[in-house]
Amino acid sequence: MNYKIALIRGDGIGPEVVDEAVGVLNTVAEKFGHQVEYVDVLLGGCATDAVGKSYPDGTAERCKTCDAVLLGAVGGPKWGADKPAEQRPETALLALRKDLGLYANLRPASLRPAMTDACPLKKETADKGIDLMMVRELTGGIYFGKRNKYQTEDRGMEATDLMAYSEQEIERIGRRAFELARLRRGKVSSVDKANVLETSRLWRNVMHRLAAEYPDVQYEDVLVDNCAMQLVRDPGQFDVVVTENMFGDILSDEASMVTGSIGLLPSASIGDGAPGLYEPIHGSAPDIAGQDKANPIATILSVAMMFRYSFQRAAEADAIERAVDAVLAEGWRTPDIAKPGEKAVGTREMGRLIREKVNMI
Ligand SMILES: NC(=O)c1ccc[n+]([C@@H]2O[C@H](COP(=O)([O-])OP(=O)(O)OC[C@H]3O[C@@H](n4cnc5c(N)ncnc54)[C@H](O)[C@@H]3O)[C@@H](O)[C@H]2O)c1
Ligand SMILES: CC(C)[C@H](C(=O)O)[C@@H](O)C(=O)O
Ligand SMILES: [Mg+2]
Repeated sequence: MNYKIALIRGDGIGPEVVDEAVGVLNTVAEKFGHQVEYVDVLLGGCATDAVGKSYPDGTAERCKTCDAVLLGAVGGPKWGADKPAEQRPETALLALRKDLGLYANLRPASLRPAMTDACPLKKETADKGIDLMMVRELTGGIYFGKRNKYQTEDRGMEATDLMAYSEQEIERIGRRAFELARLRRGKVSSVDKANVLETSRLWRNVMHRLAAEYPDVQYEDVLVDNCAMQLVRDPGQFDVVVTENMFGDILSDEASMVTGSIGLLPSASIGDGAPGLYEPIHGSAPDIAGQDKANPIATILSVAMMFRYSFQRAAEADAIERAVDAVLAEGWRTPDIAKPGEKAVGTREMGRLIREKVNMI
């Protein structure tokens, strides 16, 4: 097959982890006889520096000419909250997701077989295994609601962010979750704050309607604060966790740490048409950028998700996942997953080891 892939390297560790993921992608493509063409797309702080805005004109259109998008990470203190919105990298990422219609963000959090010792939870909890799929609504809610900031008469400045959801937005993400549960262990946990928020009460009503349509899927409501606690108490209880945008953003970072490191967890953002966007769940990690310390596995596993969800190529995805597991099983660790005093390898060496394994499997 021929694949055309948009590459958004981004900022901080973004280019470092994307380089290793592209190396693995090329190795897999060669092994399975695919041709890959790359289109570089500028987005984020690097775009602000180059052209004055983080989301240059025509970015989404360029991505739409491709079969999938691979993104490293964007952001950094240089383009912080004090900058105008059009210069901030995060504005660009949200706009791209919206313009590509990527409403479903799949964030699998699984404790890889060789990583049980990196799980910070009790041994019996780690031994039970962790394999959950967080399904985060990605183009609605408070990250996209109207914002406002104004002077009050007696309380200084005031700011507001609107959280809004329509039934249609909730239903389409809910269906994704139920369909995924059918392919997994058949359980959906819907996370909301229905004891306080009107958006959550609407969310819960729609989810209950869907649950009646999927009687073969076990369904439960979980309040978000309880979910945050359950994720560290007993993450093995979860299969598919579906939730709104902000809760999913926060809970997926939390879920990553119970599997060892945020440097391990990939994601797929998909809509109803091509292209899907694949990116690690972590950010640009300015504290370790340019030091060959970043773990490239989250981005490499995002390539596996690209093969699985955009190209329907399970064999290629399996090859990448097996190569990652084999390298971890041999004890190779980047600094984020190394035990204190244990020798770690750098970003580039981890990428090389995984490419080598892809060729051997
Ligand atoms: N999708 C994205 O592009 C994305 C996601 C999250 C945050 N961000 C942005 O990234 C910037 C930094 O955010 P932050 O520091 O809060 O979160 P972060 O995820 O960048 O980093 C949090 C911590 O995790 C570590 N870490 C992250 N990825 C790692 C990896 N691959 N290997 C080893 N360690 C890793 C970092 O060193 C840091 O200590 C901000 O501008 C934020 O908006 C972007
Ligand atoms: C950078 C930010 C806009 C982004 C988000 O909140 O979606 C990030 O935290 C993520 O998890 O991908
Ligand atoms: Mg996040």
